[in-house]
Amino acid sequence: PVQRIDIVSIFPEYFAPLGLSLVGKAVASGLLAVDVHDLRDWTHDRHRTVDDTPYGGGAGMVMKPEPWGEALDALVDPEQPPVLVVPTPSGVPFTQALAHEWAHEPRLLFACGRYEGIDARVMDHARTRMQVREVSLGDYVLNGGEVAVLAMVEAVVRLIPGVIGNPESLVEESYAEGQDGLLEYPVYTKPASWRGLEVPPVLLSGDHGKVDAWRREQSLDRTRARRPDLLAAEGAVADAS
Ligand SMILES: COC(=O)COc1cccc(COC(=O)c2cn[nH]c2)c1
Repeated sequence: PVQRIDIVSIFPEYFAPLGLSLVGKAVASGLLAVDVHDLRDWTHDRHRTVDDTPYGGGAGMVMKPEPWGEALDALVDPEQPPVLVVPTPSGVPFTQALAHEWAHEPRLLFACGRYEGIDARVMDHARTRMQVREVSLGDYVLNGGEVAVLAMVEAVVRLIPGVIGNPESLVEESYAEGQDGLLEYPVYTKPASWRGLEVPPVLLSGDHGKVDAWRREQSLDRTRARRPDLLAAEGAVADAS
């Protein structure tokens, strides 16, 4: 499983929350090391410059290759190269399957882009010495990769055996859904009546068969309403309802 995570950013303070909760506990227990680095540590000019204007023109700025190249030189152990993960709107979709895959990697290095992006040659050069994964968290644009890296680190670290007292194996779980690639059903707890709203009686019936049937129906209804794309993939399930 993952033993070491490195993060490179011009806003390292963004990652203070990692010291809390889940990831914090895992680090404290020695399960893994998480080190955050300031990209500007690999600049040499008085202004610690990390960006410049884009070749070919256009608005915005591009992150210079030199600081990134030197940061990777310093952080990548050729004996045990990390998977380099770069959040970007133009990446492949980040999925629970990818989170599982990365949870098995001994080392991960997350690169936080800003501005219009990182000079493309940085990833081209990185590919000569490590696996590079440009991934998207969704079809929207953030100002930088930091928030995306926080999300991905949480998604990966929670899968590491022993981190949240989870079973000692990276059991393959279907991502964020209930059964068969459908969305989770609605959940309830005490009190049975709250502000005039009742818990669905079937859930108080003690009839587990009925409860399971009700939950499946709820998952199907929700998936049809919110994620018809998942049903396309689960055609068989839809027919079986
Ligand atoms: C090669 O990679 C790069 O150059 C990355 O550069 C950037 C530039 C701006 C913002 C980001 C952060 O990612 C997202 O906005 C994002 C990811 N998922 N959905 C939105 C990254």
